[in-house]
Amino acid sequence: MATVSLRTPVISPATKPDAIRRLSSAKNLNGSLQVRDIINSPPKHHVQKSVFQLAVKSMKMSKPAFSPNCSIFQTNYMPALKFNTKIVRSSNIEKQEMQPALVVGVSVFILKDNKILFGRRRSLSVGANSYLLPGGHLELGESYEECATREVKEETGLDIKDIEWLTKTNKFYYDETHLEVTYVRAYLSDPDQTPQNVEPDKCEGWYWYDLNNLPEPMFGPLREMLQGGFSPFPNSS
Ligand SMILES: Nc1nc2c([nH]c(=O)n2[C@H]2C[C@H](O)[C@@H](COP(=O)(O)OP(=O)(O)OP(=O)(O)O)O2)c(=O)[nH]1
Repeated sequence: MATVSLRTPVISPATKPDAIRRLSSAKNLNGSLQVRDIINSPPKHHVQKSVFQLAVKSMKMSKPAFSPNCSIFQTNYMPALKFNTKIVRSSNIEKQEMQPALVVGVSVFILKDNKILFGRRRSLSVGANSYLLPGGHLELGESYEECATREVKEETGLDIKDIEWLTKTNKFYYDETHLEVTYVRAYLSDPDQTPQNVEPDKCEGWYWYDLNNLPEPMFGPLREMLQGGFSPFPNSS
């Protein structure tokens, strides 16, 4: 088993013990890694992410290159690009300068009868403790439809069909994150399929909600849209 330290711009003393514990027991790392410490990097040009997701994803990508001799694992993470990660040796710690980047998200209104699927995020994630749609970040070379299909499957186990573009938001956040989110709608390929909570570390569970009885607290940008009169249902205007 290898022991590593993680370098990340987003760790706080309060969340560190929990992040180390979660990371060390992450099932998709198959017990191959023991996390010794998580170290702060300057919060410059980074994208706010849950430390847990950030580190697990980066490690998954870098695993083939992983060597037990590495004692510092540096992750400078840009979800839109996903290649700006590298392992450095403790004796020769290089610093990788981040460039500001446009981050592209895809969120999916899965519609069933007059209901929409929402899940409540656990803490440590974007939108912590609020209700969000299934979704995630566009990977390099992926279409919006491919991203929607992949993220929904990864998070809920559901297969979707008839994906249609609905709208897009474009926001620049105080931490210099430029986030563009594309919202699509889709339907279940098999109407009898039920959502599974595939990522229980990240989400409390997935449930259907009526448009007239939406769950609270809703993720801010989503609430703004829905309270502003936006409807994901066809022929609703
Ligand atoms: N999942 C989701 N993300 C949303 C919604 N509205 C919205 O602006 N976003 C933003 C927040 C994030 O910057 C981005 C998607 O992030 P995410 O937190 O779901 O990403 P993820 O970890 O599941 O996916 P990934 O990094 O594995 O690609 O889109 C929404 O309703 N659902």
